[in-house]
Amino acid sequence: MSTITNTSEKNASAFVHIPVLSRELIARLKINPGGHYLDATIGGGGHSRLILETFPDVKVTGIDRDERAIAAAKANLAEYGAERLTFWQGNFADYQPENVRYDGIIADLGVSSAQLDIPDRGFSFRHQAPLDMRMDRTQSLTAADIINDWDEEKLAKIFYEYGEERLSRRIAKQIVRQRPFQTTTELAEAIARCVPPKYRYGRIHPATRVFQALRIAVNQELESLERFLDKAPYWLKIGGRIGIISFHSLEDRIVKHRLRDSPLLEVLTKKPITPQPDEEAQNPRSRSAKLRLAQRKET
Ligand SMILES: C[S@@+](CC[C@H](N)C(=O)[O-])C[C@H]1O[C@@H](n2cnc3c(N)ncnc32)[C@H](O)[C@@H]1O
Repeated sequence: MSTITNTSEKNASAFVHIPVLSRELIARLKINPGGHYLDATIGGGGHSRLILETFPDVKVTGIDRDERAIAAAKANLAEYGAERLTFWQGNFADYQPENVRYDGIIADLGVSSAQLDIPDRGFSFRHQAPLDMRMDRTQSLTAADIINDWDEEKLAKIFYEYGEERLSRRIAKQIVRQRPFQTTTELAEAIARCVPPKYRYGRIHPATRVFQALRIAVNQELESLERFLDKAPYWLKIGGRIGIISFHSLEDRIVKHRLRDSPLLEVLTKKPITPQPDEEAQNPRSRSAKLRLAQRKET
């Protein structure tokens, strides 16, 4: 995730980006100065900008499943022109490159701060909004469908597995008793009531884990990541590198295992790379970031 401050949705070029772990990512990708790179999660274009700016002959293809992110990246990176920068809108798990092998592939997983800050998206319990949470708004499943239609057991399962929420059963029971829910804030209040008062005002809001679980379920984030990592090594040139930044243990586990188990890859990071204290201080959202890299072998 990177910090992207959305000042106005109409003015995409006003997004401000602080890409996470960018020094480490760019250094460890060992960029080929004439190469072609795939940014599988272009977002507002923070990481891609650094690559395009630092290496004037490099080309980038940017993917995002969110049409607003693609619009923001197009506006923010317009100066690099279509010769150097192309886009593909969709789920990176469904991507299939045509007649190209990349010198490197990057992905910076999850949602951007811009998405969290767009009130109508419903990603955050801090804004009152419909329970939506779709990154790709052409998809039909929304968070409201899950909360209002799924049975108690299935809800408890995703809260536990995707949110690592210890009170998953109690919260699921309360939701089923109280539904239907229309908005993020109604749901967050119901969740907070399930939590013993002494935890209600802790460091993180009591709805944080359930909201993470819902977002992962709505966007099928873990399945998409698995499908992407199964295919991506085949899109690399020999010697090309792949770097993935993840933000929670479920994603990191998938990245670690998929990179390690791919017959085409040699892992370059035994332990994940994490942000330096100066980055953490400047950008608190970078704190949970982990970067893993691997290189395409000669096979
Ligand atoms: C953390 S942001 C990336 C920010 C970007 N690196 C930057 O510096 O501006 C993650 C982006 O990935 C997109 N995304 C997440 N999962 C995706 C998927 N399965 N396929 C395509 N895009 C995805 C989100 O819509 C979001 O815009």
